[in-house]
Amino acid sequence: MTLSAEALCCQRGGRQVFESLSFSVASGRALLVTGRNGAGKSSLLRMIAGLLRIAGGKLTLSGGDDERSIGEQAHYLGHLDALKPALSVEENLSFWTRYLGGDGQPPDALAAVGLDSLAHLPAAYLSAGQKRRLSIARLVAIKRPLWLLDEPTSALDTKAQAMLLALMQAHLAGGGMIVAATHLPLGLDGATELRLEQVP
Ligand SMILES: Nc1ncnc2c1ncn2[C@@H]1O[C@H](COP(=O)(O)OP(=O)(O)OP(=O)(O)O)[C@@H](O)[C@H]1O
Repeated sequence: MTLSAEALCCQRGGRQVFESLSFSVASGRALLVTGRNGAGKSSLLRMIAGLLRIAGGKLTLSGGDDERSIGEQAHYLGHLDALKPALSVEENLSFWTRYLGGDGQPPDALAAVGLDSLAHLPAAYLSAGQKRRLSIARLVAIKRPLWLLDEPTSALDTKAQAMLLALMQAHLAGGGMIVAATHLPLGLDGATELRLEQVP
């Protein structure tokens, strides 16, 4: 499976953010998107996820499921944790699992992110790092080949960063792909860097 971008162009609020962007990511590989604040890293991830209109060029996912869009074959983990504060940790994960097409009963996902002991706590009471870990749990609960991760380590302590690294490595070892926007090294050996330069 390969994700390819050809001469991709991004506009926000009528302004050109980047243009002529081409890259490809194959199964088992990670692409780290770097660049200054405002260079368009989050915008690129949102385009791949199908949440932002492509202003020019094209994106293709070859070897995937032709019946589904790229976004439907991807997990998108944005800046915000997208949790319902009144629902418990377990209920939030069940909601996401059903929303993403699962049966609402993810077996080991909470344990994988170290939140099984907090399963019944309302998400409103979680710390910032715990909220991030709960968001990461949906990557484990539902299998999708492409992970789109926007600053995935934000708010994570050292132990949780190592947990995320192990999950990413397992995903790549299983033939998955990762596109991550980050200002910090994620520890993924062999990842390719794509540096976005701001259009002046
Ligand atoms: N809804 C919007 N309307 C207009 N401009 C926007 C909108 N969203 C983002 N932008 C602009 O698009 C540009 C790219 O933003 P984006 O969030 O993709 O950058 P980024 O590289 O992820 O930045 P950071 O490192 O700060 O997270 C910025 O100049 C931003 O101000």
